[in-house]
Amino acid sequence: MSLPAIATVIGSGTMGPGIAATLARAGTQVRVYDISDEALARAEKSTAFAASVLDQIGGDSAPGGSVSFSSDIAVALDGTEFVIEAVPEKLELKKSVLAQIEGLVGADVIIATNTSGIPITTMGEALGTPGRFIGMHWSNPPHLIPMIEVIPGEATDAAVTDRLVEIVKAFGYHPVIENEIAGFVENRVLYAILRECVALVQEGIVTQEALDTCVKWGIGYKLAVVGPMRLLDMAGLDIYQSVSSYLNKELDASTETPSVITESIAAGRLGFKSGGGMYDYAEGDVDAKRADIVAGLVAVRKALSATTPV
Ligand SMILES: NC(=O)c1ccc[n+]([C@@H]2O[C@H](COP(=O)([O-])OP(=O)(O)OC[C@H]3O[C@@H](n4cnc5c(N)ncnc54)[C@H](O)[C@@H]3O)[C@@H](O)[C@H]2O)c1
Ligand SMILES: Cc1ncc(CO)c(C(=O)O)c1O
Repeated sequence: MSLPAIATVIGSGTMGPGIAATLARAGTQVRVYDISDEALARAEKSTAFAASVLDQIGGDSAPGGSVSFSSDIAVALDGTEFVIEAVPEKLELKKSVLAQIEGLVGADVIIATNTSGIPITTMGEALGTPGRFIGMHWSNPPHLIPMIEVIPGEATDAAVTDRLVEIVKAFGYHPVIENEIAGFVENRVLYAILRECVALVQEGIVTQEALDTCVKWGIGYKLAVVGPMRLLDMAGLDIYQSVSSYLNKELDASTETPSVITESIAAGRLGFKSGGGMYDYAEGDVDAKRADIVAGLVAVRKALSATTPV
């Protein structure tokens, strides 16, 4: 199983730095490109931080890995073997960036996108050679969540899917191959959970603190160890039939974003990035909460690595 010697990450916002640090630790020379010099400067710091978190997880650090930053896309793509596009989730922007990448790389270079759910086949229409194009959906934070959704589009060559699976395994992550569907699998499951959680809080059935306690220490903790399909076996399929027969029709089925979210956004409350969202944060609270989350993810990942993969 071999990794590309040189890989390029296009877009160095929330996701790019952790992706770069993960590949570099496995031995790849990673080039990071962004149109924004400010984003590149921030990315240098967050890539170093992600690398320090990877040190806490432990495990092998392969020789030869490195991360360099460039505001010149031709420099970032020169000699590359593998490209990951991680620019904002806007179809037209992604299409134009993909076409730009295609014009600067060799014919055998795989181009992957970290889109959260835009159909791969639609994005691939921007390329003259869509057979080399594939979805590679990392989960945030990408240096900590060791699972990647691999989504071939209708035009993706089978050999490209095979190679991406090989690459993901080579840096020690779990690849999940999926057929193309809106939102892909991870976000379909996550957004089903989030829709019900937000509805329960908005309707005043439970406080948000109590909801977070319920999910973190109840199903969150359990699902980290036992996947939903095996949980059905653990509970008994007959129990699922009995409960789902009266409960499924009661679950939230709204198709619009709930007002508690849209009203918060209108008030400038976006979450950690704006210093307040569902919760309020005083000075220093966001950094403390982020550190707490990283410590928890490092500890849980270490614990889970001693269990069976499925
Ligand atoms: N944030 C998440 O939790 C998350 C998780 C999984 C997947 N994703 C997906 O990953 C992608 C990137 O998300 P993000 O959260 O890192 O976005 P972001 O907005 O934090 O960062 C995007 C970066 O792309 C840069 N950029 C914009 N136009 C560019 C161009 N033409 N060329 C090069 N760089 C350009 C921006 O300057 C910015 O630094 C999106 O498709 C998103 O849906 C995000
Ligand atoms: C709420 C939410 N939405 C999208 C994504 C990524 O596609 C994530 C994530 O954590 O990766 C998320 O939490």
